[in-house]
Amino acid sequence: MPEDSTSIDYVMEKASGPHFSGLRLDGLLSSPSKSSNSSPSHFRSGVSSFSLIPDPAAPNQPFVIGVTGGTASGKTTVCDMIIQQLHDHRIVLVNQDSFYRGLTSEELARVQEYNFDHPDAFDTEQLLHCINTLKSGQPYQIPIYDFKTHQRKSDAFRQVNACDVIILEGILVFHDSRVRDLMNMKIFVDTDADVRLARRIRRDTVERGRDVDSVLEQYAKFVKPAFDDFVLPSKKYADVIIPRGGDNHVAVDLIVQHIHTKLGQHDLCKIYPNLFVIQSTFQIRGMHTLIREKDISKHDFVFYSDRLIRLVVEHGLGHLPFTEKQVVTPTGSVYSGVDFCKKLCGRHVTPKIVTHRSHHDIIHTMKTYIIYKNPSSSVILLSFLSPRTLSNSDQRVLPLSLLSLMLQLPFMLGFICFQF
Ligand SMILES: Nc1ncnc2c1ncn2[C@@H]1O[C@H](COP(=O)(O)OP(=O)(O)O)[C@@H](O)[C@H]1O
Ligand SMILES: Nc1ccn([C@@H]2O[C@H](COP(=O)(O)O)[C@@H](O)[C@H]2O)c(=O)n1
Repeated sequence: MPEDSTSIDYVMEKASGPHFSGLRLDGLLSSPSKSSNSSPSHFRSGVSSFSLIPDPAAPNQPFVIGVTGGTASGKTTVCDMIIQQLHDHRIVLVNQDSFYRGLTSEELARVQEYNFDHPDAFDTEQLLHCINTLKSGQPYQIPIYDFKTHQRKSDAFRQVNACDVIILEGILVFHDSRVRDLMNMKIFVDTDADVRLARRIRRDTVERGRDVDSVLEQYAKFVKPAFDDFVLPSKKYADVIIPRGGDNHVAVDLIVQHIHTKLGQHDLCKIYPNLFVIQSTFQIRGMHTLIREKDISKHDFVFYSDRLIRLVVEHGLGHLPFTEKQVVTPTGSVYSGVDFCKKLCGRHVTPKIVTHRSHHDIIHTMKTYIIYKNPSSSVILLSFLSPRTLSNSDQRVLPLSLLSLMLQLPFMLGFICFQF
């Protein structure tokens, strides 16, 4: 080991190489004296218990939200509102309706006697397969159901791809415990029965090719009894009940906030409490998109990288110590604010471009700022590591390679990275 191996420059240099295997455990495990004596306990547990570290090859599991409620309660409307507000995430809406079984010619001939509100009307095995496939990060071809012909289209599907959030919506999505168990959050849309019937008459006559008499007959014979037997009893499984459906903006806002919090909780944050992940926005994703593009000019790459690192620095500064301070404004009033603790200085480790030829041809650029109270006691490390050509599934490598840096810098109190 070189003489200056404890210096910041040395560890930074060592850690800035490409880390395609996630954690670089080689050096860490062979030199326990370095990490076990001085690291906080959560660092130690991360090193000795490898199973705690997520497998970078495994895709992040999407957050699954189930939305149920009676017919025309506003389920689709609520889902649309959630999707609109979660615009900065990849979301897939799966309608249970898509998994209605197509009717046989005998069933079609006596369609007025068919109960579309009974659990047997759906192909639940196929629905389970769909959600499990999407959860594993694979695309799925969802059937397209036609309410006028009571059949699935034989030659068309809706292809849905890997996503951050799956919303599964339908009258009976809470009925089967296997489907329920796939959900991270369960929402019941609770709307007055009279309102629902009025909406259903209007919708079915306008959009689903029915007449008022047939809607009323079907409602009395099947829809209402099935609501009482299957839908209402499933309300007890809900985590959240939304009265008045889409009119309830407060409830939808609260739900969206909760989902944002859950999605922002990166797996690594649960293991490393001093890892801070910056929430993604369209603007941030836009800049990350630009710097990943193969043909971006060097000028633009440096420009957008600089803008991103500035965000990291600003975020990091928010974690440094402040003290209360009052100032007098030009109008003579007193403003109670805060003042940055003195004796902090920043250090910018020169940006470097590390190229590594692998099957992905990945280029990492790393810029690191270390901010410390004085040269002997570092407070926080802000780092920005931008992978130029990481595919979506590779992106988990990134925070893991940052982690290897954390493990090598046990004096560091905080670490900040972007959400990927
Ligand atoms: N808050 C609302 N006010 C007025 N009409 C609504 C409202 N929510 C939904 N609708 C209408 O009611 C019908 C059923 O709503 P939808 O969201 O599709 O319910 P569901 O998915 O539960 O069947 C649609 O025609 C929709 O436009
Ligand atoms: N061929 C079909 C299939 C289903 N229905 C009715 O649709 C209702 C569920 O859809 P919502 O959007 O209202 O949740 C359900 O109550 C079925 O009666 C149908 O009429 N024809």
